[in-house]
Amino acid sequence: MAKTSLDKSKIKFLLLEGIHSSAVDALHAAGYTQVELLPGALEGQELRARLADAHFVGIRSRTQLTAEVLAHAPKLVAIGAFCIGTNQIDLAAARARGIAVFNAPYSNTRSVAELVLAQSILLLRGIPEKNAVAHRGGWLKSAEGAFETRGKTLGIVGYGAIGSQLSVLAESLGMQVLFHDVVAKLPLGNARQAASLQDLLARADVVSLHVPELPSTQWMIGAAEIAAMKPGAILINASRGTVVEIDPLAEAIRSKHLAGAAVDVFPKEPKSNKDEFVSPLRGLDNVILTPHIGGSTMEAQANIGIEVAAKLIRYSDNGTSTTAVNFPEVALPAHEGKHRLLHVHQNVPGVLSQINRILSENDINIAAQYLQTREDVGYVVIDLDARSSDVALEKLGQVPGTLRTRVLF
Ligand SMILES: NC(=O)c1ccc[n+]([C@@H]2O[C@H](COP(=O)([O-])OP(=O)(O)OC[C@H]3O[C@@H](n4cnc5c(N)ncnc54)[C@H](O)[C@@H]3O)[C@@H](O)[C@H]2O)c1
Ligand SMILES: O=C(O)CC[C@@H](O)C(=O)O
Repeated sequence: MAKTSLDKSKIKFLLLEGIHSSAVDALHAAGYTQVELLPGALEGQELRARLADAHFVGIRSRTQLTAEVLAHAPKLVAIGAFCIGTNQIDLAAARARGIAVFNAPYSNTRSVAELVLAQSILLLRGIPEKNAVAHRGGWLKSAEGAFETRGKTLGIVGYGAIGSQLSVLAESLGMQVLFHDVVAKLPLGNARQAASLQDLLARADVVSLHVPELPSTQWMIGAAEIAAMKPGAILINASRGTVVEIDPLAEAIRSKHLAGAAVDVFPKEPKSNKDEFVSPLRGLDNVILTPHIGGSTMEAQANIGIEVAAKLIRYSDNGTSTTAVNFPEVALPAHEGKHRLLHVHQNVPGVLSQINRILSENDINIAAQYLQTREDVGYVVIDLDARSSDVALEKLGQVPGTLRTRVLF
């Protein structure tokens, strides 16, 4: 059972993967002075050692926070994913340890949508190939296989934040938008829902993927789906590398069944900028290869830094867990002159009554209380008239199923 009741100056933030300095500035402004910012991802023993005394960790898409890694982070209160995807974190394992996970669901949405739109224009014109040929001293002046985006059909798979933003931008260029999602979605503008993924693949000139990494999206675009695409169509993947099978894609480009592709995410990505990028797509002129930078713009990264830091600060300062992606969501307004206690526990019957009994036996009156549960975990924020004594706190920590207690103020 982890117990935290710390002065802000003792709370350690570990920020990896070159998170934008806006996060550091926000944390400093909120009074957190122990902020370590590292440029790259960590793994193995080094990651475990760094996590040993961290209360908060910030990562992007590369650092893998598995159940095994989290087992080496006894003090960890929350994780900030300074990005949209949270597939690099074992969310259930984090929750079971009482660790809340926050992300930035919208800060890089526009950046990804803009990149996909630009790639659609370039690929429909065959520009990557013409550019590559010119760099080799050739001259490919021809209109053959070059098309305007106007009037072309864009098929968007996954009509969430990025997919729907892309839909609006693409329509403003005169594209017709068709989308496929597993959930019923409001079609924006003149977009139309396809009857099925197969229907979309058969009708789209450009297919762009915007689904999260899930067991159900793993290799959802393989040889059969690529074969089902229109001859001369274009495939764009800026979602996750496990969504598209690369070998059939490379083969479809070589055979000219597909006219081009843009791929930003790969089944295996280099661990750092110093490692070699290996892919069967290398050397194919009409394939735009980008190093997982769909959301990497100065605007997006600065906004992500501010957004996720704010969520971590809120959770650290007053226990508010709203917008957590894996954790019970609680927001209890501050009560003047009261003392706040947080209790995270396994979601089993009787925990709350035991907490309240201990408080009552120690003559501590409850001013306000808010409990939420999510799957296997319960989280209660309690405002007390008197600060919980060490004896009461010790007893609260001994309630069976307790994962973590924190006294905030
Ligand atoms: N390349 C990058 O740098 C970059 C940047 C940001 C996000 N991403 C990736 O893009 C993904 C999408 O981001 P978002 O903000 O739009 O997420 P989102 O959650 O808003 O939207 C995802 C959509 O996909 C749908 N979906 C889920 N499973 C599906 C399936 N099997 N078939 C069809 N639709 C399905 C969901 O219902 C949802 O509408 C993220 O999860 C992340 O992995 C990549
Ligand atoms: O910043 C990154 O590492 C990529 C993030 C991107 O894939 C996301 O999920 O937001």
